[in-house]
Amino acid sequence: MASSNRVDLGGNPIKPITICMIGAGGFIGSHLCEKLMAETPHKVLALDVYNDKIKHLLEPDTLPWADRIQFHRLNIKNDSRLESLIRMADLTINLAAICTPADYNTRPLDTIYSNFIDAIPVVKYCSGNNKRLIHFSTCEVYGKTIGSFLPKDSPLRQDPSYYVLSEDTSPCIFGPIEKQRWSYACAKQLIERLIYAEGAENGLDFTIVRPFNWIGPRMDFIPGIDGPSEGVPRVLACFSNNLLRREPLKLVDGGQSQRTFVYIKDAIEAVLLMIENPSRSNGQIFNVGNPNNEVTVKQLAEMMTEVYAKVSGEPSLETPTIDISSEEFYGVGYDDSDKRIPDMTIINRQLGWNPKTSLWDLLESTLTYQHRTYAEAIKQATAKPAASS
Ligand SMILES: NC(=O)c1ccc[n+]([C@@H]2O[C@H](COP(=O)([O-])OP(=O)(O)OC[C@H]3O[C@@H](n4cnc5c(N)ncnc54)[C@H](O)[C@@H]3O)[C@@H](O)[C@H]2O)c1
Ligand SMILES: O=C(O)[C@H]1O[C@H](OP(=O)(O)OP(=O)(O)OC[C@H]2O[C@@H](n3ccc(=O)[nH]c3=O)[C@H](O)[C@@H]2O)[C@H](O)[C@@H](O)[C@@H]1O
Repeated sequence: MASSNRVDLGGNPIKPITICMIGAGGFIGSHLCEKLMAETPHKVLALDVYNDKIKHLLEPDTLPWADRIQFHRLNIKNDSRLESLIRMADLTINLAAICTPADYNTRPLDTIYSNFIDAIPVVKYCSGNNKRLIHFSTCEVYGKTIGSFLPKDSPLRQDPSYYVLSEDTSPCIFGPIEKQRWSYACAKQLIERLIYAEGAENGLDFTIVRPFNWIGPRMDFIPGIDGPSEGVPRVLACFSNNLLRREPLKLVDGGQSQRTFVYIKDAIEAVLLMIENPSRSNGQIFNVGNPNNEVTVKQLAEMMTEVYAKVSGEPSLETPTIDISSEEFYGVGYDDSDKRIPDMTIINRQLGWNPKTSLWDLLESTLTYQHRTYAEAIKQATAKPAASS
C-alpha cells in the first residue's frame, strides 16, 4: 500500500508528485503504473493510444488508487492536449515509441518519426515549462561492439574494454545507411543529443534511460491472439508463441548474437529510484540491465524450451529449434547488435541499484504467466479450422 513515510536515498521524506507518463499503456508503462499505484502515493496521468495492459489498474473505479490514475487516450503526433498535460505534472516520462526490430527495416519512416520527430514536442514542452523529463532511449544506441570488428580469433575479443558498453566512453557504432535496422538506434541517438543539448543550453532537468533487453509478462503480443497473425514481436514473445503452438523456435542467422536479459520487475525498481531521487538522476544517462544474465539467442531458446516444459508439463519437441536467415525472417536491411553487456558503474554509484533475478527465475515466472494467459486461447484458435471443416 502507498505509505506516507517513505524516504529518498538521502533520508528525506518523499513528497507525492504528479507524473505525465506517455506510452503508459505499453509493456514498461504497465509495470511502472502498477508499481506506482501499489507502493507510492504519486499520481499518474497515463497517456497512450491503447490501455488494454493497464485496464486492471483503471477498472473498477473502486480500486484503492482510483483517484491517483487517469487515462487519456491520445496520439502524441497530433493532440493539442499534450502540452497542458505536461504542464499539469511535475515530471514527464516518455516511453512512446515504435521499438520492435521487425519494424526498423520495413517501416523506417514510421520508426524515425516515432523515435525522433514525435518526441521533439515532448522535450520542448518540458524545457519550455521547466518540467523534469525522464526519456526512454535504448541500449541499441551503442550499436555494435568495437570487438566485433576484430578477427574472430583475436585475444582482444576477451578484453572487456572491447565489448562492455559504458555511457560516457563507448562509441555508437551503426552499420551503413542501407542497413535500415539502424534507423531506430540513430533516431534514439539524435533525440538523446537533443535532450542533452536542451540540458546544456536551456537548463532542462533530464534523465535518459538505456534499457538492456527488459523482459517479463505483458511484453508485446502473441501473433493471432492479441496481435496481428503476421506480426513479429520481440524475441521473448516470438519464442513464447512458438512454444505455445508447439512449433520449433526460429534462430535468426543461427542465434549467435548475445544479449543480457533483465527482469522487468528489477528494472522498474531502478526507474522508481530515478523518479524519487532527482538530484542523483538529473543530467545522467543510465544503462539499466543485468550483466550476469548473458546468453546467446540459441542458449535463450534452449533455456526457454526447458523452462516451458517444466511449467506447462508438456514434453519438448524432438527438434526444438530451426535456423533461419535474417533476410527470410526480417527482410532486406536487417542487421544485428553482436553483444550487449552494460557497464553498471554509473547507476550503482548514483542510485545503488543492482538487478536481483537470474535468467532461469525470470523465465520461470514469465513463462508461467504466458502459459496461464495464452495456452487455452491458442488451443481454441488452432482447433477452430478442424472443427469447421
Ligand atoms: N522493453 C525493453 O527492453 C526496451 C529496451 C530498450 C528501449 N526500450 C524503450 O522503452 C520504451 C517503452 O518500451 P516498451 O517495451 O514498453 O514498448 P511498448 O511498445 O510496449 O510501449 C510503447 C507504448 O507507447 C505507445 N505509443 C507509441 N506511439 C505513441 C503515440 N504516438 N502516442 C501515444 N502513445 C504511443 C504504444 O501504444 C505503446 O503502448 C520505448 O521508448 C522503447 O524504445 C524498451
Ligand atoms: O530490448 C532492448 O534492449 C532493445 O533491443 C531490441 O532489439 P533486439 O534485442 O535485437 O530485439 P529482439 O527482438 O529481442 O531480438 C533479440 C535477438 O533474437 C533474435 N531473434 C528474434 C526473434 C526470433 O524469433 N528469433 C531470433 O533469433 C534477433 O535476431 C536478435 O538477435 C529492440 O530494438 C528494442 O526493444 C530495444 O531497444
